[in-house]
Amino acid sequence: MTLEARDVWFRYSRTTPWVVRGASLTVEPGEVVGLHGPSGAGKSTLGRLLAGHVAPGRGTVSADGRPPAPDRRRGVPNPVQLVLQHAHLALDPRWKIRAALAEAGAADTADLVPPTLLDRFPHEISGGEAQRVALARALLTRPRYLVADEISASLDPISQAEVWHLLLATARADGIGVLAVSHDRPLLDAVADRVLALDDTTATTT
Ligand SMILES: Nc1ncnc2c1ncn2[C@@H]1O[C@H](COP(=O)(O)OP(=O)(O)OP(=O)(O)O)[C@@H](O)[C@H]1O
Repeated sequence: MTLEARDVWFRYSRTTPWVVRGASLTVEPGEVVGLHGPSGAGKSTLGRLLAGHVAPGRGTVSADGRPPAPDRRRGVPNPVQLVLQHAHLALDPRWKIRAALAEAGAADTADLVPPTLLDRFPHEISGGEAQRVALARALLTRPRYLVADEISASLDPISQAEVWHLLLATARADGIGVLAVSHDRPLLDAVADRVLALDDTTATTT
């Protein structure tokens, strides 16, 4: 049982350079792994690969032995959820928060989102609140793994702490493996069990 990238290579087109070059990493259930590296090194791309949003050119990605993908026929969501920096972009501006959460199959969201937010539209909530909603939507699908890509980079320190508290408490309670992607090394040292460096020149993780 693991989320695994094994010698993964990826480039956005045949004519452009490889942006992920031989990356290998694992995330165990309940483990929080930090992925650190400079801007443009390929961290977000590796996060997208691990969530199955793009396919490797070479190498393999698997979640508990299978490619990370939803099973649409059986209505099973992707076991690997991806949460990104700009939460407002992930929310449909026409849907109130209650509807956005209901779409994720949410019956009881009180632990994750304050009830006062439920009848508001996305433009009526703050960035920190929007990130809480985006995280809640991902967590309510009961993922095995969650890739958190710079999820608190746009937030003030208090909202940042709240978002990480929510994620870490739920991950620990439910045994969710988390890959925390960030250029903020002190943040990763604070939240992760271990931190991997995605080096700009070798772009190889171990
Ligand atoms: N959709 C895309 N099409 C083409 N190239 C892309 C695309 N997305 C990213 N890239 C390129 O791939 C490389 C890696 O980008 P990526 O976003 O994975 O890096 P990153 O380490 O997450 O950077 P940052 O910390 O700045 O977000 C960069 O050179 C980027 O320009």
